[in-house]
Amino acid sequence: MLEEVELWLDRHSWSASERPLDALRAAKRAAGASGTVSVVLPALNEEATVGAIVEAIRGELMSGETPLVDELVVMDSGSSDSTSRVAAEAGARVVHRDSVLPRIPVAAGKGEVLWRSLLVTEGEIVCFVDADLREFDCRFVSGIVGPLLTDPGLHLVKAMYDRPMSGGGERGGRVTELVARPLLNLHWPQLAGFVQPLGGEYAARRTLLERLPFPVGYGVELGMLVDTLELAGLEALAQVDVGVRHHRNQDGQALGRMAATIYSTAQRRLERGHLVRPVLTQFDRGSDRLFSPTVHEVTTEERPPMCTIPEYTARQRRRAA
Ligand SMILES: O=c1ccn([C@@H]2O[C@H](COP(=O)(O)OP(=O)(O)O)[C@@H](O)[C@H]2O)c(=O)[nH]1
Ligand SMILES: O=C(O)[C@@H](COP(=O)(O)O)O[C@H]1O[C@H](CO)[C@@H](O)[C@H](O)[C@H]1O
Repeated sequence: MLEEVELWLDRHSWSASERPLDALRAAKRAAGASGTVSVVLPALNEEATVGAIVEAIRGELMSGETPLVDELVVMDSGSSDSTSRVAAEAGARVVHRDSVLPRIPVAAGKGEVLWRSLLVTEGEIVCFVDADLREFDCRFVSGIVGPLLTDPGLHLVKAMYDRPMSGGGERGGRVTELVARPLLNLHWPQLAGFVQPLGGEYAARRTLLERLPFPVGYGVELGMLVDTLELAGLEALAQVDVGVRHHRNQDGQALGRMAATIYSTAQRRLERGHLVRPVLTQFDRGSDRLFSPTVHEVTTEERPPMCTIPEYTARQRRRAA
């Protein structure tokens, strides 16, 4: 491990318990306008879990004398279930991806809704939380928002946690262990200290996020880490231990498609534009018991930094006026 990373682990890797909520509320009061916080939940068919997460955040972090969270938005990513209704009934503001920046046709994917969320949120700190979490604990939010309230030099903070698989057995984070961690260690060893580089819970300053490209699919986490390293340096990054994360585990073939997208996101950054062929062929046994191929497009589309979008810069000028 690079000595730089060893030092980073000493100084930029903490436990959430090291910053109690009262201290964070005091820091938020002191931060004023620069400490406004928006929480965004990207949600595709998460009716089973989104309501509890929204209720927990509203109950614990959006009430009292100094709420840590100012705004809670669920970005509906094209759900076919009752995600929007459940989230709204729990008290979230729900925004459908189609309603944001309609002049740019919507692409499918998690990164797409995270990118569009920047245009419909106000916080100077934006905190992303997956909507498929079970046994959600508000430390997932306060733990990663906290350092951004107390450490001006930080720009992106990721949660780290244990990730037991539902049903026991192997540990979760399969694409992390098989694809992302090897890629980062080989090509971006400064990022080797991240325990959960693909984790879906992270908070960042808007002034950073608006300058980053967003891979529209599952490459968004890896792309954001690599691009932030290049744009702001390792000292702008940190991670906080928030305990244990339980979430829905997708099947192996879904993770194969995720891995292909993440690999193509890395490839693009390794060679800026020279992509491998973004197609993935997988195999299942057909009714004839013979293996049959299914070809999947590997999403490589990326959105430009939001600060290059006229609607966004116009809105920012209006907010500043
Ligand atoms: O096209 C998509 C795919 C995923 N998600 C959301 O992004 C989060 C993480 O996705 P997922 O759980 O599928 O990834 P995993 O955690 O299994 O890697 C969840 O809240 C999903 O609902 C989304 O908003 N749009
Ligand atoms: O970390 C991983 O390997 C994947 C899959 O996790 P599991 O093997 O289902 O626990 O989950 C993450 O990866 C996605 C791509 O970056 C993120 O969008 C998810 O939020 C995150 O859960």
